[in-house]
Amino acid sequence: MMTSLISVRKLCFSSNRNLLSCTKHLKNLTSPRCNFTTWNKQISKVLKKNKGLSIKVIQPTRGTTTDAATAPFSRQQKIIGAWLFGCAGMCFGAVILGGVTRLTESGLSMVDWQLLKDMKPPRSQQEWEEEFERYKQYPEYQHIIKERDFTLSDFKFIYYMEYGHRMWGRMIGVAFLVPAAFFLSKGWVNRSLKFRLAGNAALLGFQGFLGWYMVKSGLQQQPLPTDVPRVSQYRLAAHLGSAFILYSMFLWQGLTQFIPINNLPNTSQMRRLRIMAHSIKGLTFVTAISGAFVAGLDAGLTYNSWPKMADRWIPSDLLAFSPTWKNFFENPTTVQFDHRHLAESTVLLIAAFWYMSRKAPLPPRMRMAVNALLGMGLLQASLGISTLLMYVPTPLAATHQSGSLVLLSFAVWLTHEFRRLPK
Ligand code: HEM
Repeated sequence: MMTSLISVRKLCFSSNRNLLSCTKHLKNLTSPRCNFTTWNKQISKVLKKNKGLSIKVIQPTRGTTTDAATAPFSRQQKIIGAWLFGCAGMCFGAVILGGVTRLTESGLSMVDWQLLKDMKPPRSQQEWEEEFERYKQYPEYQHIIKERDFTLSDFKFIYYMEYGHRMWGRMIGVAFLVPAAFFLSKGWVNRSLKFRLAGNAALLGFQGFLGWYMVKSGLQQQPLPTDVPRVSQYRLAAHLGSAFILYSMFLWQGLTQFIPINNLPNTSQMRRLRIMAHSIKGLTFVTAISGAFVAGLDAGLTYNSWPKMADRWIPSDLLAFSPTWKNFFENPTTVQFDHRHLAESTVLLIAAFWYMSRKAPLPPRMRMAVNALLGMGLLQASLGISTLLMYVPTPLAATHQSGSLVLLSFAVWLTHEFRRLPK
């Protein structure tokens, strides 16, 4: 039976930052502004003493001024935030390492996948020779490498590249799971972050699976003897896309531990800008995925001119494949055409956003995000054009790939600044 009612006003909702202030009956909750864990402990004590007590949580109306923006973040949140940023940084590293592995044609050097056994590379001369012999059975060696003067030491180089990428992936797993278990055992993680961390763990496992699923496609015999043995562009795009999502999730959750919600006016101008910011993030992601198709098909090695493709705006073989839909994923011309125009649209949208937001009352940190986004958008497009004009040199292509992640980071940051108080 309910004996009395406690009214509590929720001041802040960012995931690990539920600061609460008590408005009635709660003399026992000594501090009016305490962090989530302390508050939880205190409220449990009160509930134990007063059997049947119920609590009503009153949320503030959107857009009203609360002291949430100025409330300090707890030490625990900062530690969790630093850890999440660390995980995001490690994902970033994995993307760069994966890109360089692909660009140095090292990705198919390890011809099987075992969680623990893979961790021990060949040691003796005999083990290396056995591993090299195994590699020689697979299509990449049979159709491409065999023609070259390829020695055991060349094999060691490509093997260590792939080994490094796989070990880095495992290290992300450890760097995520061990601290997560610690924070959970300490009760530092609130309910909403618990769900998010479970999502991260699932995606991390899925990312490893996709990596092997992608490599497997490059180890199979190609249908035609003229086909170049390479991984499926669909699987490459899925592997890259899921890495970008995982990275963005870590980054978003990390930002939430440090950056308070802005108290933005609820005007139509602000709503328009918010929608545009989310569209930029979405379009950047789609452009990046289309870039993975360019990389997967080596489509950067055709039509090495800009802005026209050869001397035409619309190349003659744009829809050469049948059925038509196949062109968008399998025809190098169409795939490159799409990537160019998606990229140009992304940069135009960013420029339009920058222009439209000039007179909006944005806080200084938001203004910084907008400027950074515009600068990076222009730089990324220049990197892409240079990569194309110079026939995809490895250092430039790898920089272009990392640039896409930096651009996505600024878009994530900007949309994070537009975060609303949860209902
Ligand atoms: C918003 C701008 C852009 C973004 C976000 C972006 C993103 C990407 C990504 C993620 C890749 C895949 C890299 C990999 O997996 O190794 C890629 C590849 C590529 N992009 Fe872009 N790109 C942009 C602009 C451009 C532009 C304007 C061009 C040229 C007109 C271009 C040309 C290329 C080429 C040639 C590749 C293939 C490189 C390779 O084979 O490794 N990109 N892009």
